[in-house]
Amino acid sequence: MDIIFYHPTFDTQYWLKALLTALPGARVREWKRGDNQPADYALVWHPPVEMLQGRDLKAVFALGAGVDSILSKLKAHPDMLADNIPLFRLEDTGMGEQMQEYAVSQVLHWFRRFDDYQALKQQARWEPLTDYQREDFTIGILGAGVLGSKVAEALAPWGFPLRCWSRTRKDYPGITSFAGADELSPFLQGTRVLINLLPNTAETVGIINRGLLNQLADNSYVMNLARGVHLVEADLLKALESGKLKGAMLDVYSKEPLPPESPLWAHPRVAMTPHVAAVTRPAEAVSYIARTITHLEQGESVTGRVDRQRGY
Ligand SMILES: NC(=O)C1=CN([C@@H]2O[C@H](COP(=O)(O)OP(=O)(O)OC[C@H]3O[C@@H](n4cnc5c(N)ncnc54)[C@H](O)[C@@H]3O)[C@@H](O)[C@H]2O)C=CC1
Ligand SMILES: O=C(O)C(=O)CO
Repeated sequence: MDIIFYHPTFDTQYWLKALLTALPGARVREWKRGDNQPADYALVWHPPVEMLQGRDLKAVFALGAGVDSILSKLKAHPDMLADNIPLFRLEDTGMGEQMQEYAVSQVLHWFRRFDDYQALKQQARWEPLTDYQREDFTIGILGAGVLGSKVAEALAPWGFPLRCWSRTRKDYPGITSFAGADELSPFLQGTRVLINLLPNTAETVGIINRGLLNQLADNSYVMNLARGVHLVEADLLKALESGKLKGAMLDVYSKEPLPPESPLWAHPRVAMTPHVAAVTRPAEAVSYIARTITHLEQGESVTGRVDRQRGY
């Protein structure tokens, strides 16, 4: 079995070695321009079109959870990957735990008013504030898939009212499930902390806009952990100014790296991280990919296949 690997920034040598260890007998190589030799599987992130074009592969593995960039490249170059070649993405592989850490720590930061205390500290003001009540702190998670459900699971023991919104209804203990476009408004009404973990598709791009933000409770918070294109940044800034929103925690941006002139940098109530909410953990990813390849080779069922029509 031949495996080709391409990632613009990862430590390729580590991956090649780890894949060889996990799949003894496989031949694994870094793909370089001009390499047209046959391969069975391709492991990629932001691959050049020529790497995949015309290849008769058994499967392609995206080295991340979101496949929006590869699907948009496929739209521009439909011959890059034949329709019958399955595309897989990473399911969790340690990202769930990272999203849990991120979301829980930020929710508690807001709930315990550390944002307010930080602002008071900068003015040298000693001023105990009124506690927030859990019942006024409903958390709504947009997207209840692999990562959204993990985040919900980690928040559940803290006792906040929890709800999620997804395409189809979920049955997660202690979490109110809203499904489909018709239930987006009821989901938003009363939500105090909105956490976005949707995939980037034609249906979700720009979803966090003025109309959506206006339906949240007053003094709400937004955490965008999915993709920058979900959020209309100008509408977020306006909602912060109007008082509709109290704060935002952003990991992803309309343009990455975020340009220095973006007003988000200087905004006192916008906290930011540079697209690090959950990164690919090599050892866990290799073991998921090796397991999936082994199952595929044995004709067994696997999970993680992207539905290219649906867009995620
Ligand atoms: N900031 C970061 O570091 C990272 C961001 N991500 C982002 O997180 C996203 C989510 O990842 P997973 O949970 O693994 O995806 P998933 O595919 O398991 O879950 C997606 C969820 O969104 C829902 N959904 C999709 N379209 C919808 C629509 N039109 N209306 C209502 N619900 C809809 C689905 O029903 C599902 O519940 C990824 O696509 C990626 O963009 C992923 C990893 C790291
Ligand atoms: O895996 C993904 O989709 C990411 O965004 C990694 O940071």
